Amino acid sequence: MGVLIAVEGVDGAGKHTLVTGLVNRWATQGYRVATLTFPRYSESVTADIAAEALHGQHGDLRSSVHAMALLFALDRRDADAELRKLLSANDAVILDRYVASNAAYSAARLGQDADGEVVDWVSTLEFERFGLPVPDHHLLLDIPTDVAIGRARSRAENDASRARDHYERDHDLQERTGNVYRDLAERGWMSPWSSLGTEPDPDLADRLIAI
Ligand SMILES: Nc1ncnc2c1ncn2[C@@H]1O[C@H](COP(=O)(O)OP(=O)(O)OP(=O)(O)O)[C@@H](O)[C@H]1O
Ligand SMILES: Cc1cn([C@H]2C[C@H](O)[C@@H](COP(=O)(O)O)O2)c(=O)[nH]c1=O
Repeated sequence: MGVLIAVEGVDGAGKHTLVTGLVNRWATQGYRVATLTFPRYSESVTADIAAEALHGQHGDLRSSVHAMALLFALDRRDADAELRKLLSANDAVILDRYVASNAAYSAARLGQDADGEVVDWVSTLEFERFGLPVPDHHLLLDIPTDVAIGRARSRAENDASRARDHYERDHDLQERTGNVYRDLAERGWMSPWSSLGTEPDPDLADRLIAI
């Protein structure tokens, strides 16, 4: 059974870049590594509905924090069989966002902290009701909000398919989400957490291997 690692952080923190670096590094070393990215746009009806809401449509839906969280959670429930298959066939599965994203963004949107009602609601729904696997480790990319927002903005300028959604444009939301993530990590919510990186670091994946 492979190790399950969830990479977390605000929009533009560098999760995808880190996941890609880790996969390449570990694959070169002979490990079998797989990844899954959430939400699974274009593979999941619920993720696509959430994306529509995030990019401007369905404002009424977006305004319901619990409805949005449920869409993301259903996407993961539908991916459960695939995730378990990947875990049994690989040494490691690296997740680019997972349940902690739902907990952190939902809490931030409601102005709650890691002790708030919605964190408990999300974890009960996803881990207890849906029975999703709990990560063995969380890696939190904890970088200053301004840096993350700047990265997401330049990415959108250079790649039209990565236009910023409503969450990415909301500086306060990103700031609050970063705080909830830190809070979750400090409280050891669900598993051990490692906090990584405050500066731009193209060699982060290499550094991580050395830790
Ligand atoms: N360590 C780094 N130093 C400098 N730039 C970086 C670093 N990591 C990522 N970037 C750049 O920042 C941008 C966002 O990175 P990436 O797409 O990996 O973030 P993300 O956390 O997956 O974002 P999102 O959650 O919004 O999908 C990209 O253009 C990427 O090239
Ligand atoms: C998986 C997941 C995501 N979110 C939020 C976080 C992001 O702002 C958007 C979309 O994610 P992307 O990485 O920009 O594609 O949705 C969430 O609130 N709950 C989740 O479970």
